[in-house]
Amino acid sequence: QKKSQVKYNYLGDNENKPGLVVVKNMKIIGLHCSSTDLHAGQIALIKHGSRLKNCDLYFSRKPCSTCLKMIVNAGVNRISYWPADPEISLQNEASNPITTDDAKLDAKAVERLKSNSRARVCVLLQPLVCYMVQFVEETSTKFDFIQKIAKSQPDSNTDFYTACRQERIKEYESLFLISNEEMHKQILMTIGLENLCENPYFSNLRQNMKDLVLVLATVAASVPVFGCFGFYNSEPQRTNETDHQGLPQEIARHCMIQARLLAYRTEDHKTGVGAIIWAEEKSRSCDGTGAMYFVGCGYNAFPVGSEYADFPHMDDKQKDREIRKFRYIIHAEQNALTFRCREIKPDERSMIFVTKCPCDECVPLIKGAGIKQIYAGDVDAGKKKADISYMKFGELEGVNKFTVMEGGVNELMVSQNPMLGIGAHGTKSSNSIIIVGDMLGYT
Ligand SMILES: O=c1ccn([C@H]2C[C@H](O)[C@@H](COP(=O)(O)OP(=O)(O)OP(=O)(O)O)O2)c(=O)[nH]1
Repeated sequence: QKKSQVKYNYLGDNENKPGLVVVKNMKIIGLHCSSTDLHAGQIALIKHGSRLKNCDLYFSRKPCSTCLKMIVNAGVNRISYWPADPEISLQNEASNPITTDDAKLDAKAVERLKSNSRARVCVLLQPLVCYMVQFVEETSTKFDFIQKIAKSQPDSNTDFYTACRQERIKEYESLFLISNEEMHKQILMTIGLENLCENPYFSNLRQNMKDLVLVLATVAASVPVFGCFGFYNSEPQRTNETDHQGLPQEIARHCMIQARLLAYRTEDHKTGVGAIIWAEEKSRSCDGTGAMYFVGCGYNAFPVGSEYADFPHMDDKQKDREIRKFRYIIHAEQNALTFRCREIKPDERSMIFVTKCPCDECVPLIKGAGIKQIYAGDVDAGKKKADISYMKFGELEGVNKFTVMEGGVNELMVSQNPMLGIGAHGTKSSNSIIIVGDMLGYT
């Protein structure tokens, strides 16, 4: 957080960095966060221009009037935001009354823009489904990152995971929750959410916010910082060529967390897989994500528009081959490629992050699409199975492969690119994407 305070100094003491997800026709077309010069809303305007028309925007902080007037003007459909401290902070009232006056004036202007605009400006936060927190907790420890560390540290059980989770929870709570109830109430009143200030609505709101922060911290903890474990190239690196250079570990980890979040949206009741594609522009742009720009994301699901019982859900243990799922399910990588919002350019370093080892159906697709790097979990790697096999990934040449390994000091990747990543979610819109942009901001 200290680092982010330095990074976002331009915002002044009274402003908080926002994250933003842009969704068009239920598909994510942009992931943005503030840069040193611009707010996320301004960046989205520069990037998408009039393509923002009819888009849904998910802000991790209620946007300031400067951003709101432009995005309302562009004709967006809905602006949803996380109901805590807004972009122009209202939190440090006592310490700086002058800036707080400005913040209050800005909140008023935002309300006026809201009431006079066609766009819907709202809070979409809902309670999480029952047992969601427990489910995420259980499945997180099964991720191969945790499993690999646990194997190499047989005595530690998963203590390191618990410690990492606690750390993340603390970090995220301080970023996204307002610990003082009275202050939270005051802020809600000032930003036009008086309706949420009475109990039981107020306590429910706080609980829902807390639960969501807990879920995201838990998912993030499944890709922990531990010793020299990280994403390393399985083949000897030619470090002088940028295409072969890996991302700094913290960014690779960050993008893998995004892929892990996507995996929870799966339509396969047995195995969730998430994939996200980022690329690096040759020239550094204005974006808060540095040279990195979002290309596409997806998770494994049945063809778009199908209903629950349209296709078989059985795996290869089912004797009757006709009612197995594999001929119907669209893989995470396939959805990410299909619904990408940008072209994959041959002269740019493009990279896909997948939570599972890419299968024999997906490996040629990824290579054929011109993606330069694959960051992957290694569940099933090298396995020959009845339906979907995982043999081709190991043999794949011409694409750099980074998997979870314990790296030596000499192998640590030292790319200097100050790239930032922000959170993503599924091709469906979701309440939780409101905060993911900021939550997973590279702090
Ligand atoms: O590169 C890949 C490989 C698989 N999948 C999806 C397809 C399927 O929905 C799920 C699991 O596939 P698989 O058939 O390998 O495993 P399973 O049937 O769920 O379980 P088991 O490992 O017991 O065979 O992962 C992807 O999205 N991308």
